[in-house]
Amino acid sequence: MSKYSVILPTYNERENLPIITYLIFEMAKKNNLDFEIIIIEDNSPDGTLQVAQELKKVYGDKLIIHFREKKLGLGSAYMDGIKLCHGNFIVIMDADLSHHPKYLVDFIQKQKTTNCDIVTGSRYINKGGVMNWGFDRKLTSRGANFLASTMLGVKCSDLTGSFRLYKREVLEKVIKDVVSRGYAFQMEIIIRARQYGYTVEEVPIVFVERIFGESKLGASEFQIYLKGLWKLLWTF
Ligand SMILES: Nc1nc2c(ncn2[C@@H]2O[C@H](COP(=O)(O)OP(=O)(O)O[C@H]3O[C@H](CO)[C@@H](O)[C@H](O)[C@@H]3O)[C@@H](O)[C@H]2O)c(=O)[nH]1
Ligand SMILES: [Mg+2]
Repeated sequence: MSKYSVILPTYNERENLPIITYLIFEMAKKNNLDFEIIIIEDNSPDGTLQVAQELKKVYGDKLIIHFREKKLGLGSAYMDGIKLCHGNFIVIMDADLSHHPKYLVDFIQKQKTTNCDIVTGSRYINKGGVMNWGFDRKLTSRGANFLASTMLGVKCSDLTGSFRLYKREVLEKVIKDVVSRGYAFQMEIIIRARQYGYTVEEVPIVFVERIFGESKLGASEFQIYLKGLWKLLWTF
């Protein structure tokens, strides 16, 4: 039987963490799937670690907590998370409920029927979308995707999305080459996967902006993203 490991990076997700954890394990139970969760917690000032420790008392071995002394960025959280996964499939998703666990059933179905290496959730195909984003955030996301796909010449409708399912060995192989550490990580991983000839399938998702807490994608992260894109342009 397949085993699925979900990597959840957290920074100030005290309110969201119990809900996302519950939804993932409920979805797994309902569909008779074997899931574990790996939380990569970067010393959030809001006490996310204490919440994670309480959840550990409920879910035991199915929930792993990896604590890091400071905020080290999304890409590096995934890299550390992979080392702790026991599954033969790895899911990467946000902990703030923007990525609903119900879609994992579609991801798994798609992977099974196509035997693809990566399934990526897309906001920009039929039945996909975003909810509760202002004009500026929509523009940033569309702009980032447009820049990435035209400059790097990669066909993928949602290069900057981060809700994905990977075959474990594929992620392990590709991640070794990845140089981005922040938000550009998602884009780089798809580009490198395509270079290796790995297959990528898309599934529509509706991304719902978080209710609790704040996005960490500020102007400085966007600047880092643009620098990352620039660097990649000269790498490929
Ligand atoms: N451990 C750790 N977690 C982090 C860090 N930065 C962010 N996170 C966690 O990573 C997840 C996503 O962070 P958000 O701050 O909510 O990102 P976003 O603005 O909603 O951006 C989302 O959409 C983008 C595309 O539009 C994606 O590129 C991005 O990866 C993310 O999915 C959340 O679970 C958040 O707690 C960090 O430095 N360390
Ligand atoms: Mg978010």
